[in-house]
Amino acid sequence: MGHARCDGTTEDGSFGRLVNDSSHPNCKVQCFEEEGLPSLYFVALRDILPGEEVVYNYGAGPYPWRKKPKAGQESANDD
Ligand SMILES: C[S@@+](CC[C@H](N)C(=O)[O-])C[C@H]1O[C@@H](n2cnc3c(N)ncnc32)[C@H](O)[C@@H]1O
Repeated sequence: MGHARCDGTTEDGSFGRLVNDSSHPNCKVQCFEEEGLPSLYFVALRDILPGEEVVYNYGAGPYPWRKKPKAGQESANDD
């Protein structure tokens, strides 16, 4: 399957749209064809512990939350 884009604006009852970005991901997104349609799945890259946040790498940014905090700022995060 080649490159595909996904419309994340339609609510489908799944939790995939709640997964945050991280440069230290514990899963990746993979596209499989299911009944002739592309379906996105989160595939674990390692064991994920109970209570641990599931995160994947959104890919090339820029994303504001990846900015390093400037000296004296505490709210920004690097992940
Ligand atoms: C697919 S949604 C992820 C779920 C979202 N956090 C929520 O509660 O609905 C993508 C949005 O989540 C936020 N987000 C994703 N990863 C983040 C991170 N590492 N730090 C802060 N915000 C993040 C951004 O606002 C982004 O536009």
